[in-house]
Amino acid sequence: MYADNKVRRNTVRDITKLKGERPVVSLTAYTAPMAAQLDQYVDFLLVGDSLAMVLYGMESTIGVSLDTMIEHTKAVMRGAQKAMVILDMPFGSFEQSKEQAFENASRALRETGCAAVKLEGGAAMAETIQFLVERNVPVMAHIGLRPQAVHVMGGYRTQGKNQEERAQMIEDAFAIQKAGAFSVVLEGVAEPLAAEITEKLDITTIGIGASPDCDGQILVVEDMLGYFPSNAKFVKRYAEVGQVIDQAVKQYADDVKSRIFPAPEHTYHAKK
Ligand SMILES: Nc1nc(=O)c2c([nH]1)NC[C@@H]1CN(c3ccc(C(=O)N[C@@H](CCC(=O)O)C(=O)O)cc3)CN21
Ligand SMILES: CC(C)C(=O)C(=O)O
Ligand SMILES: [Mg+2]
Repeated sequence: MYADNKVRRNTVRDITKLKGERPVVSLTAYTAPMAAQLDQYVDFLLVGDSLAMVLYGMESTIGVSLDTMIEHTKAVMRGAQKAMVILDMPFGSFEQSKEQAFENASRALRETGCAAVKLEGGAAMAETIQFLVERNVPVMAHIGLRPQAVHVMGGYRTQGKNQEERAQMIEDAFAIQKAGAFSVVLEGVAEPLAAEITEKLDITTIGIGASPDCDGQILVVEDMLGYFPSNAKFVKRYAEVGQVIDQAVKQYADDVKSRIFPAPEHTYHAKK
């Protein structure tokens, strides 16, 4: 507002305008330094509840609290200047009622300064989505493979493989759009369903394991950097950061044991 040198942050409008223009680029981020590093390359950053597994070593995303999501979103907002930032509403923070969802989503926007929330669910969450959007909370929905439904699904299973699942997903997609969501994540969706949904919807589809035919793509950044042991087929490992860290730490351990580190240039000296 005051400084001339402040970078303008992407808005929901900037993201939705891209449909039909060029694919939307996005990644997850949980921390300030990672957000700062990704900022120049992405349109938006998602503070995903996947941080439960990636950062905290939990078995699923079920155990992460809204308080934790808010602290990480604050960190990402400090690190990124240009990317729009979206907070992923955690399990239990929005499903009970539309009032509960507004209470928690409005708190997320108020306390972090982020521009939108994401929540898992299709037609079953349409009323909630409409309630939030009417009250000025922009919503990204998330259908297909919904990790918060892991105990109902009995694992992480690709969706849209049979006609019943396909019909349900198309119904979900239209319900979300009608409710006013500006975008929807399609996760773990077998071809060619995401192409059909992307073509039929006016809102922006963001794919993860949902084919190249979506309006944009997202990945968990630690997965594509080779810093989380994911076996999911949709992950392309663009780097092997885990191996880089392993080599560095092994060298450090060897250097300490052999007194090569610290060298004179790492050592303080008293005046002569
Ligand atoms: N680091 C990380 N990356 C993610 O993408 C991610 C998380 N964590 N945590 C929450 C969920 C869990 N996710 C997952 C986890 C595993 C598979 C997986 O192994 N899928 C099988 C499909 C098997 C089937 O279709 O039956 C695969 O082979 O890809 C998929 C999504 C996506 N989300
Ligand atoms: C992978 C994305 C879509 C997500 O929901 C997460 O990181 O939690
Ligand atoms: Mg998530």
